[in-house]
Amino acid sequence: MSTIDHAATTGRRRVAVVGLGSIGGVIAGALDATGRHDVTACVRHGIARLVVERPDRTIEARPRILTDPAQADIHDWVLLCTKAQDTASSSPWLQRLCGASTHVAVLQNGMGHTERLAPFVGGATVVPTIVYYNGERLAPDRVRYRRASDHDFAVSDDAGGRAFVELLEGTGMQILVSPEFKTMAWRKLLLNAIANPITALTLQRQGVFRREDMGSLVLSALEEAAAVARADGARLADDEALKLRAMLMTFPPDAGTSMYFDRLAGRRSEVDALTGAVIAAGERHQIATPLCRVLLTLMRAADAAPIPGLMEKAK
Ligand SMILES: NC(=O)C1=CN([C@@H]2O[C@H](COP(=O)(O)OP(=O)(O)OC[C@H]3O[C@@H](n4cnc5c(N)ncnc54)[C@H](OP(=O)(O)O)[C@@H]3O)[C@@H](O)[C@H]2O)C=CC1
Ligand SMILES: CC(C)(CO)C(=O)C(=O)O
Repeated sequence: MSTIDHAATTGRRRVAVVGLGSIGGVIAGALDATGRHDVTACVRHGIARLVVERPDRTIEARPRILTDPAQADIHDWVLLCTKAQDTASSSPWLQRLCGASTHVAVLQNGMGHTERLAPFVGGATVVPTIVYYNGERLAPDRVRYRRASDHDFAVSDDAGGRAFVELLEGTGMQILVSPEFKTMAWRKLLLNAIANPITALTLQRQGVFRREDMGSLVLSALEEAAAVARADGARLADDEALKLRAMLMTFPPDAGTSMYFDRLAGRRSEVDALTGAVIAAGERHQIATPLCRVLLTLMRAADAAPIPGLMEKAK
């Protein structure tokens, strides 16, 4: 019996997680803990085990670890969990892991997952996802999961989205299957385009949004970006910006953002794929985005001059 036949009859899948950081570590641990699948982590530096701290329990997982793409072969599922700008550098993994019947779930913020992945995955099926949970990498082999919303993921209401739901059965992850995926992706991008650079620039976790003087800045920037999203076809409510600002207030104040952690670690941030994507869409639709441009320019300048030792100071 071939691997694919075996998978079809047992539901057991060979799953490769590329990028074992905040988001990849959480999902690799959750999948491995179900015992339903064979989970492989594709990493640049080996680890002996993977610990996931959750509010309800701590998981100690032992996925198979690969450190060299040459060791990899075709898998049923690939979960790409690198930053958007690291997609191309992950291509040696993708090329080895993807065959015609592989599904590649993209666990990245931003829009345009399918177009971003197309050059690297051959005939594999790309499954865009929206990730809502908050992940924090505490050490190379340890991550923290925080629930930040009613759902951990949203996927499109199509065959790929439903296959992803089936893959994650038993993980406890809450997944919304939505016929309004584009609108949901825009809504999430609005949050990331504004909230992520503000936390990274101020070097403060999400508690910074509870400052009184932050409210009008956040609202104006969200309104600006929401106008772009609407012009691009997102079906947003008239008071979407107000709703999103209110949602930000419900996120745990001690949760960081992925961009905040990039700044602490002195890594290049994802600002071009997030805030930059709103500005680019604004240009296509001839909508001015001055506040997003301020955030983008400041973040690019911060990226260009990393400050050593920030991570240690933040501990
Ligand atoms: N953190 C969060 O709460 C959330 C993040 N997201 C999104 O999820 C995506 C992932 O973010 P996050 O997990 O926070 O990022 P992290 O920086 O924590 O993790 C990214 C991982 O990718 C790895 N990586 C980078 N390049 C390669 C490569 N060429 N080959 C193999 N591994 C590679 C890094 O490895 P190394 O350790 O070797 O550098 C790192 O482990 C982003 O798009 C982010 O916006 C979405 C929702 C919430
Ligand atoms: C919504 C938020 C801020 C949750 O962690 C996020 O997506 C990120 O950190 O990139």
